[in-house]
Parts: sequence; C-alpha cells; structure tokens
Amino acid sequence: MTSAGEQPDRTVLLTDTGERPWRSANLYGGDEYSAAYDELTNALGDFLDRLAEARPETELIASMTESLSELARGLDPLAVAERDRVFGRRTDLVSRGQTMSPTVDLAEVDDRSASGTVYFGPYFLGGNGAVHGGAIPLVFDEILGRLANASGRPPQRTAYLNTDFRSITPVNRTLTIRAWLVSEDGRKRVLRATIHDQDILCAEAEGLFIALRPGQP
Ligand SMILES: CCCCCCCC/C=C\CCCCCCCC(=O)SCCNC(=O)CCNC(=O)[C@H](O)C(C)(C)COP(=O)(O)OP(=O)(O)OC[C@H]1O[C@@H](n2cnc3c(N)ncnc32)[C@H](O)[C@@H]1OP(=O)(O)O
Repeated sequence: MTSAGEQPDRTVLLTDTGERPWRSANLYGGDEYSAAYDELTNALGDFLDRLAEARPETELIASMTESLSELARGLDPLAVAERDRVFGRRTDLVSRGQTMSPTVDLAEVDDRSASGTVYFGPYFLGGNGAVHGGAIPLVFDEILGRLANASGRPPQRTAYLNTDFRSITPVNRTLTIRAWLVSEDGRKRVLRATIHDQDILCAEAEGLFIALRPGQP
C-alpha cells in the first residue's frame, strides 16, 4: 500500500516536451564557473517543478529524502560569509544563480526600463492554474530591484511594493514583463511594472526604492 492513492490524474502535465523554457540558455556571458553553477540551479529548479507535479509512492519519498539529506550534508562544510556566496549573486546569469524566484529573462534593458519574459513553473502554483499571490510580488521586486540598482546607481532598498492582481497569472506559460522608472527625487525612485499574458494584464506593481546611505545595511 502507498499513500499515493488510486488512479491519479496524469493528464494535466507541464508541456508536451516536458521542457521548461525559462530553464535554458541562461547565460548573459558568464565564465565557466557561472555556467556550471547555472546548470546546478537549473537542475534544482527542475527538481522542484517536477516534485510539485508528482505524486510519489512512499518508498520513493523515503529514498528521495535520504538522497537530499546526503546532498545537504555534503554542503555543510562549504558554508561561507554572505559576501563570498554564489547563490543569487551572479549578475552574469539570467537566473542570477538562484531558484527563489522564477527567472526573469530580460531581452531589453536600458537606464530607465527593462522588458522580457517570465515563466512560472508548477513550483509556483497557488491553485487552479494560477500563480501563488506571493510569488508575483517576488518577481516584481526582482525586476524593479534590478532596474533600480542598474546603471551604476547606489544600492537601493524597497520601501514599499504595491501589487494589484488584475486577472489570474497562469502557470506554465511564457509571460511578458515590463518595468520602467517613473520618477527620481533625491534618494527616492518610483518604479512600475506589469505582467501580461499576451494582451491580458495579469498584475501590475509600483515600488518605491530608497538609495542607501554609506554604511546603511
Ligand atoms: C543592498 C540592496 C540590494 C543591492 C542589490 C545589488 C545588485 C543586485 C542585482 C539585482 C538585485 C535583484 C533584486 C533585489 C532587490 C531587492 C531589494 C529589496 O527587496 S530590499 C529588502 C526589502 N526592503 C527592506 O528591507 C527595507 C527596510 N526599510 C529600510 O531599510 C528603510 O525604511 C529604508 C532604507 C527603506 C528607508 O529608510 P531611511 O532611514 O534610509 O530613509 P527615510 O528617511 O526613512 O526615507 C527616505 C525618504 O523615503 C520616504 N519613505 C520611506 N519609506 C517610505 C514608504 N514606505 N512609503 C512612502 N515613503 C517612504 C521617506 O518619507 C523619506 O522621504 P523624504 O526624503 O522625507 O521626502
């Protein structure tokens, strides 16, 4: 007996090919180490997507738990200070070397705007095919934060981030994301962003970013 139950519905799968479009070709031009690390975070993200979709039997749950615990123990002695870490700090990678947010693949970026695509895989499902309402502000913070911190501007922190959910944001679709600078006033920058599914506005956000003073955490 397993806890997987009878006759699971396998009809609603990710894509015909099983490929995650946002998990590939993630290099902006990084070195060999970045490329290898990108492969690692892609594999991890892929695992999370497939885990989110799967209904494993008890024996497989136990063996996967053991494998994951062993991998985690292997990393234990490698922990380093924040400034020396790799995760989330590789700006030469489209994914930034992280799996916390879906990859925002920016095709066009200048001083005042950025646009590209985002793809929320099954890991980011809230329910009924819609992305979790917390994952959407996460992506907005990611793209607005990148734009606020771009072009040699001093490091900025988000003071507020207001999100309006206009219609459901679907998982497993390539969506368009846009961000632009609205105003600058001393240390304060207001930026806005949208996510569209073709011509449907899924969500929009406004963020206030404050440039940090020297030494400010
Ligand atoms: C180190 C940053 C990252 C570097 C990245 C490097 C590049 C990496 C590349 C890619 C990045 C990818 C993307 C990641 C980016 C994500 C960024 C985040 O999510 S940060 C985490 C969440 N945010 C917090 O934890 C802030 C917590 N809050 C604070 O630390 C302070 O409140 C802070 C810094 C926001 C402001 O504090 P004050 O003491 O410096 O300044 P005061 O005097 O309070 O405010 C300045 C002005 O702003 C207004 N203001 C402040 N907060 C406001 C608010 N909530 N609403 C309206 N106005 C506000 C004030 O009224 C004041 O305006 P008036 O100068 O008087 O006109």
